[in-house]
Amino acid sequence: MGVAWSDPLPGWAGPGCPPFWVGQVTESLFRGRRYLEALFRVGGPSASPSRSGRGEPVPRPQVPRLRAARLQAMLRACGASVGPQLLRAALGLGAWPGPGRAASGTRGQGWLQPAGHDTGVKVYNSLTRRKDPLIVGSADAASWYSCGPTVYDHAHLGHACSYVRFDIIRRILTRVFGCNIIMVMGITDVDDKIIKRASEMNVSPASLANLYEENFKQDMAALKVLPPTVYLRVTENIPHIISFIEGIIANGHAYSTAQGNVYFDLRSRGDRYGKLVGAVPSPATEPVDSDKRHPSDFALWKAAKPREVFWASPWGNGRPGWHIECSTISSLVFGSRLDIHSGGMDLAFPHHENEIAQCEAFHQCRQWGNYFLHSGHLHVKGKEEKMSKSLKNYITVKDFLKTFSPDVFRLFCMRSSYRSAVDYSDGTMLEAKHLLLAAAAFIEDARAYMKGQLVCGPVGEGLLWERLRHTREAVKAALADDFDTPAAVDAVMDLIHRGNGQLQARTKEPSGPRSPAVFGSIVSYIEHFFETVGISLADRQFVPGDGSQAALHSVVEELVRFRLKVRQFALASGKATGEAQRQQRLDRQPLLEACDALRQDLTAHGISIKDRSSTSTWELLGQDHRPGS
Ligand SMILES: Nc1ncnc2c1ncn2[C@@H]1O[C@H](COP(=O)(O)OP(=O)(O)OP(=O)(O)O)[C@@H](O)[C@H]1O
Ligand SMILES: [Zn+2]
Repeated sequence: MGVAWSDPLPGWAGPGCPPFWVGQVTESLFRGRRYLEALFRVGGPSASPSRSGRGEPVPRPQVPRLRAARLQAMLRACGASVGPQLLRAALGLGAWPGPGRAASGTRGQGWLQPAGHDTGVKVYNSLTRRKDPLIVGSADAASWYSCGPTVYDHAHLGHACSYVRFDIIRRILTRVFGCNIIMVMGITDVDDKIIKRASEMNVSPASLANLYEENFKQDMAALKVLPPTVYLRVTENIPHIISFIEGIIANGHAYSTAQGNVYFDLRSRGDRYGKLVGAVPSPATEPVDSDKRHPSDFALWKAAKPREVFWASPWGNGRPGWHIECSTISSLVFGSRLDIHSGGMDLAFPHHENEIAQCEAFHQCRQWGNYFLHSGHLHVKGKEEKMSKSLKNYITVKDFLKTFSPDVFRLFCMRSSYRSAVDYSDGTMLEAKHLLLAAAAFIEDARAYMKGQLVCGPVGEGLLWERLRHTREAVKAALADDFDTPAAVDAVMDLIHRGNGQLQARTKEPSGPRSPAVFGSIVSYIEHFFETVGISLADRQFVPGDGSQAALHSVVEELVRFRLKVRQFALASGKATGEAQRQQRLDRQPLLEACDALRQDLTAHGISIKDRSSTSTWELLGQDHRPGS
């Protein structure tokens, strides 16, 4: 459809090619690389003659042989540097023989440690099943492809869990380890489930997909998940998908059939298939009239069925298979090198395994994605199955957020490794909420101490400084160890515990040294830690907004001051002694009760009053910290 295989794809446009949106998200280095790769692909290793769906032979691409000097000049113009491997390859000299390059698809073996910027993080790589140093192409532009949702219904907490966990990792990589990440997410807006649901609801698949895509984006925003750098919809990339399939056919790894289907030829990959999981798609469910050459081959293009949405293609009307969309979209932006690929663990096989096979067949490269990260599933407590739309055992994000805050969900996610399965229950969510409350309460007390409102005995200042230093190191080490967020949270909670231990209120004013600086440092570190992972403790602080909020603030201030006077009057013994004093207390008891009742009543409105030794302080509670939430 309009994109000839012998031309570089528009997405790989180089200097002089028509501008394309992709140029907005990648840098000149990538453009240079891609241009070179497009040229190399055209002149790459020979493709066996293949036949299109209509039986015409697919012409072998003509090979423009580039001279080394011309090639280098072109790359310099693109701002890229030429590696010997790339140069040899482009000149048709073949790859350098190097270590670990055995042509085996046996899982984990032959993984090539990429060159580039070492992030300082060790990450569990599903390709090797071990923790590898995370080395990205460039600290300024680490490439990350995330499989997006199939938009046919509301997002549930299982989806939320996967995307929030990866959002936390993305923030850690960016803010703790200084990596600028380009994240691309594909949106599956055409597939069997969408078509089925649209026909049940009597709407077009496109409107159904639009509706739930919007819903998904809103839910992610409500969960504070940062949007990817760019979303790409499958239906907006059909010409690219067709070109990509044509490339795989031309390289001898796919075939079209008389029925208008295109399949990936699994056997053509030999033992190079199966790098990730090491399994082969099960042929068990194959219908008898299948037009596949081999039962394990999987679809790249599906011929249109009656009354189904379709696009024209060289093989007739049809639509793309599922796996090809991610390979195409990722390659469209990042070319033949992808630093990080993520998704839930259910996607490892066959989806990611097939993505790898397609990309390596298309790019004719030894290794396309360098690190595959898989998140564990969210289960409903006590149930074997993952939370799933199809199993109807789900809680939607919207329903969840009626009861708990996004911060509570984030802390819940952080309390287990992103790779492990995790149980959802109200109990686990309440635990997360209480931890958050404990952190917020400590910050409030530490601030009160700094302001002189909370009066304490002498503080073990040296001990606290030492604890803070230790916590900083422990947190950084935990995050560098495959994003060990549970260990990081434990370290921070331990610091809070020790800080609280030093903030023991005294009723009598002690005269002694005060240590506001160490508490200031601890408060700012803890706030910074939570902010880094997208959790805000600041909504417990009053943030002046428009005039009406400021007025309300003053009213509460007056009210609390008035209550303090009444309370001090009720508690004061004055000159009375003995029986007179007892009677005075009895007489003033209703005033104390009224003060307590007011404090109690105001919590319902999100206002928390704390009576200190000689004063009272107040603050606004965040939405999620209010009674009943
Ligand atoms: N229960 C779950 N726990 C963790 N991640 C999940 C869960 N369910 C889906 N995901 C992840 O959410 C992302 C989007 O999934 P997708 O839209 O394909 O939904 P799905 O797997 O079809 O969901 P469902 O099974 O509910 O129909 C994928 O990365 C998937 O692995
Ligand atoms: Zn995918």
